[in-house]
Amino acid sequence: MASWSQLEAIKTAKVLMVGAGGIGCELLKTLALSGFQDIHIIDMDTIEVSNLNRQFLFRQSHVGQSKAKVARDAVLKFRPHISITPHHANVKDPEFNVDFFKDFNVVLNGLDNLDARRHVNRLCLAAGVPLVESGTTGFLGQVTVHVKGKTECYECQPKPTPKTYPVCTITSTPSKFVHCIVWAKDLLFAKLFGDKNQENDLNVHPSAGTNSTNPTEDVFERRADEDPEQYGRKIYDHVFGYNIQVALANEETWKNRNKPRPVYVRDVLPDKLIQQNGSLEKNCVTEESAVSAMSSLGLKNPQDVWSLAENSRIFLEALRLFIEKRQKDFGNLAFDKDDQLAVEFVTAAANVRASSFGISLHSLFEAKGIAGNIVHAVATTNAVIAGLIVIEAIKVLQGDFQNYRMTYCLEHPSRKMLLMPVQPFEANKSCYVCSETPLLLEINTRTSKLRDFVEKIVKNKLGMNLPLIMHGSTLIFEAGDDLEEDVAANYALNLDKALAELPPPVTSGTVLTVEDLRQELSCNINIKHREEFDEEKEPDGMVLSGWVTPTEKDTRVVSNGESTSTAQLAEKSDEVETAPDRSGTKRKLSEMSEMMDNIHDTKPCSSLDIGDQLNPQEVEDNGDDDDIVVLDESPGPSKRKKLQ
Ligand SMILES: Nc1ncnc2c1ncn2[C@@H]1O[C@H](COP(=O)(O)OP(=O)(O)OP(=O)(O)O)[C@@H](O)[C@H]1O
Ligand SMILES: [Zn+2]
Repeated sequence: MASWSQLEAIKTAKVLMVGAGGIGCELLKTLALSGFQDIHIIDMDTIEVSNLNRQFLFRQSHVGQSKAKVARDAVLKFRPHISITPHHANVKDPEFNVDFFKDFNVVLNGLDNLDARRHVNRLCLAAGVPLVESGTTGFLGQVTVHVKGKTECYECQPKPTPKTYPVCTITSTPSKFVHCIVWAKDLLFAKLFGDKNQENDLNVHPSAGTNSTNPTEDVFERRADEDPEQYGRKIYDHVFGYNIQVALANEETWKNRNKPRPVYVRDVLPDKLIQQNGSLEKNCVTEESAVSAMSSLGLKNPQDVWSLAENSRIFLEALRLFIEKRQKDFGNLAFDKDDQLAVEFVTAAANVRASSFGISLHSLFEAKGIAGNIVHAVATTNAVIAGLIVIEAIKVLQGDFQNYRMTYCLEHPSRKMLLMPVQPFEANKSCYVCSETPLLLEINTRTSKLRDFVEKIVKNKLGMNLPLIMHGSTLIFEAGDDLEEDVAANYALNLDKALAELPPPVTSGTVLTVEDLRQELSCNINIKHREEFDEEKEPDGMVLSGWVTPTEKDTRVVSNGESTSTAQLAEKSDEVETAPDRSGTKRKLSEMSEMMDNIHDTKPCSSLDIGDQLNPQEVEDNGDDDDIVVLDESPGPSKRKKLQ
């Protein structure tokens, strides 16, 4: 039962909820039933059938409608007198600026991606509004509290990137099906259908099988008059046959490994078979969303494991359908687990590769789960997390700072505890987001282009969306749609220049200022020239450092779409306060460690992303050296302090 002062805080609060998905639906219901009266919701999505099993405010008839609006209507049915304002929009839209955020007493996140979370964190800091952050994956989840000047911000600790693999494992020596999936999705699919300008680690040897007189010809380029099926066969033979044959020539690689077997299409599919069964319904499929190689070939059950021949047929048919029906997508297609044809293509390609490497084949259903990194959501975890968000929000509204807790939902109860609350930590003094600490960037200023710096550092690492880069008083780059033509052309020229060739040159000792005005974030980056980088350990060819990261074993709690690092255990005093009931009990750090699942050492490595989400099953699979979970930044000494 809430106290009078709690009820008062609840009644007068204006709350912003970001995300109306699994957590958001639960949260909105709990907020309304707890007495909150003024709630704004931002969600950019529309309702999909796959949401209905857990996002209980939505029904079949709502499919295709705005989540924010339908969630509002559903809750108003049982709480008609409260005010709920829906915004069917991206939280990164300019209308949700610092002034917009300043209007709220607390912001509650129910998001599923790091990018949006970082953006909200920055706006909350700029607006001085407390943030209650949350995430779930399967049975795991957490709620954390971030109040400027009192606790660490969401970005005080670098977040581990999703599960990654050494490039060589993916390109040359796969040993698990997941390696084949990453190859099919991030290399082959990206090479065929994605942005041609992007770097791609697929070994592209000039092919012997192309019948080309030009040995430097790119096999992946399709000639205008080339029959789609012939093109498919050429790609098939190249990547599953010829490339494997070339790789086999290097005896050293296979000394302690099973040799792969080159697979050529003629050995798997006699010509006749393709003609008979390969393109049965060539002209039947008209609607783009209905394009499916499976239905075209009469394969119905996604849980069946296809034979090598069936996978080969799907491969060729899917490629043909892409060429004939989805030509306009070429060049900017990114893999999407909800794109049936893309999943079919990736499943088939991964299976043919798996067959070549003696790895067992998988069904489309399984392959889709791995490729999309799907961890099935658990509705009860979302409900528990939503309840905890409201509890923390009430404390924040009352300024009950001593009782703020970060709460982690464990997968297995330990000592009868499923929830582990810990005290928040104070801000990391070297956090570039909430302090003004400069960063250090080691980079080869002679070879690295401004474009690499913008993409790999400013956008990927620093999470800026619309960056502006200053060298002293000279603006060397600015992103935006509203730039004058000549200015935009000048920036485009700069992007292709090496740092040392820019006007004015960026060399060792230069300090660059990088800003994102929408996020009201600015930081200085000290540039240090370095000639060489380790390709495996420093795949970006540049190293950003400057804020301090935990060295001790880092407890990883997987969150909704991202994995979240929590170094609560890497704490100076070897004691962590927990509060299963509000009074709080003291526990030894060592005891806490035992309770936590998913504890891993972190090692840097060159990496290929497997996706947005981290799969707990895979996290637990640490018997293989190839499976390395990496932190965004290299681990350093922990300076994390518990709040006093
Ligand atoms: N930048 C953003 N702006 C607004 N809403 C966002 C943004 N990023 C994510 N969201 C919303 O956050 C919600 C997250 O919910 P959830 O994790 O349950 O994902 P989902 O898309 O509903 O389900 P699933 O991904 O499991 O199919 C989604 O409704 C999504 O639209
Ligand atoms: Zn911070």
